[in-house]
Amino acid sequence: MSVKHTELDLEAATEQITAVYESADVTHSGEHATTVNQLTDQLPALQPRTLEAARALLSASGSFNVDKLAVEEDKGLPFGVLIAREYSLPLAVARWYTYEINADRQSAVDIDSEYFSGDLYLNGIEPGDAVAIVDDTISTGGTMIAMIKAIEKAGATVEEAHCIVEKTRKNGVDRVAEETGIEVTTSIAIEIEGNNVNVVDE
Ligand SMILES: O=P(O)(O)OC[C@H]1O[C@H](OP(=O)(O)OP(=O)(O)O)[C@H](O)[C@@H]1O
Ligand SMILES: Nc1ncnc2[nH]cnc12
Repeated sequence: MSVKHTELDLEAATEQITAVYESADVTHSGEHATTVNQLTDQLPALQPRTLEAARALLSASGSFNVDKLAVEEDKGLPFGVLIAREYSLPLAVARWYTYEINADRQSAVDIDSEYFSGDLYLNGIEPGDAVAIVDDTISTGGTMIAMIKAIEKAGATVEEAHCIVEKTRKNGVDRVAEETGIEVTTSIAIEIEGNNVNVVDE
């Protein structure tokens, strides 16, 4: 039985994360525009109130009435730790590198995300587990699709998936729904215009 405790109200949490994005720097590389900010890059340092706002938004997004929580390293990890602690869930972390042992080879799935194509390794998921996924951002949806594939490959099921921020123009939420049937929730929607980040209504 999971117990929710939200210390920050959701409006204040939304305002906090909105302020982070509205003052974020944007860096352009090829076709990619990346928002550099304290929430996803610890630049400037991630403030406790921002961490608490992120936790509150993720926590309110689902029931987390599951056996296990899954995140990807490294940007999903700070928030995964908070949600795992809040709901007393074991935490499985997907990594971009292999330990070259059998378990790792079996846990590999293809990933094709905004910034990376290759393999993703998710260990620690057992057959029959009911799993929730949390992450900081959804863009193309490639990371979320790889996470879902890895969990299903392990014989487990994805019950819920939540991201704090959605880069709406990349249509990741729709792509994940089409390819996996999983509806990813998001709390903040952003669009990048030149060197500005606009927080838009969902
Ligand atoms: O929807 P997508 O196109 O997959 O993009 C979203 C992913 O991109 C970021 O991770 P990043 O690739 O920067 O990896 P990191 O967390 O290891 O830094 C973010 O943390 C998401 O996991
Ligand atoms: N922090 C970030 N900013 C912009 N696009 C992203 N895609 C994935 N992470 C991102």
